[in-house]
Amino acid sequence: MSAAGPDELGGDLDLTDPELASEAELAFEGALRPRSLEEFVGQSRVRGQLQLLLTAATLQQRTPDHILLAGPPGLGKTTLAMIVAHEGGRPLRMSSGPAIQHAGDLAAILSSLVPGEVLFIDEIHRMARSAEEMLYLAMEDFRIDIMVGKGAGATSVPLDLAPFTLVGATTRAGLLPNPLRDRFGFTAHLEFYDESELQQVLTRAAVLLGLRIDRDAVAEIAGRCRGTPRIANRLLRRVRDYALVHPSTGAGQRVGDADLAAVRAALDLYDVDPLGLDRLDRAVMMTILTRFGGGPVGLNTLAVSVGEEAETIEAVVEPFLVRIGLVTRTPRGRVATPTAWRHFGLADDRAPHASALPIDDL
Ligand SMILES: Nc1ncnc2c1ncn2[C@@H]1O[C@H](COP(=O)(O)OP(=O)(O)OP(=O)(O)O)[C@@H](O)[C@H]1O
Repeated sequence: MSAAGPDELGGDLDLTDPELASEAELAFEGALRPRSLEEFVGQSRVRGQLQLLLTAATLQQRTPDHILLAGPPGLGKTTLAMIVAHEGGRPLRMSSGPAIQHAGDLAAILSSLVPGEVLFIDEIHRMARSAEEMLYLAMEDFRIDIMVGKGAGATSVPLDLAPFTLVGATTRAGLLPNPLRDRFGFTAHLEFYDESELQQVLTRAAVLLGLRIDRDAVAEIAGRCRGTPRIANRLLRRVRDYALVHPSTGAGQRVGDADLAAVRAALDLYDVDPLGLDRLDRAVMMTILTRFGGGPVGLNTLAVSVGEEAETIEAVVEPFLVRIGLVTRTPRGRVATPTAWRHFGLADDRAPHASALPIDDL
């Protein structure tokens, strides 16, 4: 029997993949989601900016400006969109870029919005180009032009929309065309959380889950969750499983209480390393270090080498590796830092030909 008990996320699931979310996890996330800006931990600058924008809109009795939330997965973009709606007492409509593949898909959503509604479009950079163009006018004038007929006889019929607030979320702000980016009144760049913020996220989640956990155990999880609340909560859940299946016998401890030993055992079992690196992170690092002698190596070459989409490497893997100082981006490609060589216990025996490798895009 598995030492950590049944895992409703699936056996081969990567616990540190910030993009993954099963049905069970979505329900779990829903239960832990902060409902107000006050409850939302960290990102103090963004919180302050949002608070001002929402309060000003309330005072002026108008819909808040459109908001773009940019940053890696799992940092709270969906949560903030829900808070924008909740704080203003406005209904929320949720959609995503991949679900809007034709202008007609977007027209159907926009034309059915009620006054003041918040429209959340996740992964907005993946929306169809024709829909993007429709959105320009909708965001600016609360109006769209519907094309009726085809060819030379086609005419455009204007349709007025109810005033709404668009909240767009993207992991790739750079992919948004300028005309779309410019129509957002405010762009929030969400940053990875520091360890003290993650400890607050975890402590709050533990209280909501009814889990008693030691302070040093919380700190250990905070150090291994890639600066990402979604991963913090997920690891906490695995720790809870572990503590239940392997109760600690320490003085004063009840079955299910989690201590540092339980955290270490659970995270080691799930192959989460001390820096929080997951399998893909490690594959990317080992490719740069061993196959390309530490780099530089271009994004596409790297993606092909590890068998992953370049977009995933760029949006999910790389920001964290750069943030913790394992990789630097140079004009010639990605380069492993001395810290990376040390972390993986390798000697920097960089081959003289390494810098002559073909560099693709950057
Ligand atoms: N600031 C925060 N404070 C407390 N919990 C948070 C915070 N941000 C995120 N979380 C938790 O992390 C989970 C994931 O957050 P959310 O779904 O908002 O991320 P996201 O950025 O929208 O991710 P994706 O881009 O993958 O959709 C939430 O369910 C919530 O429980």
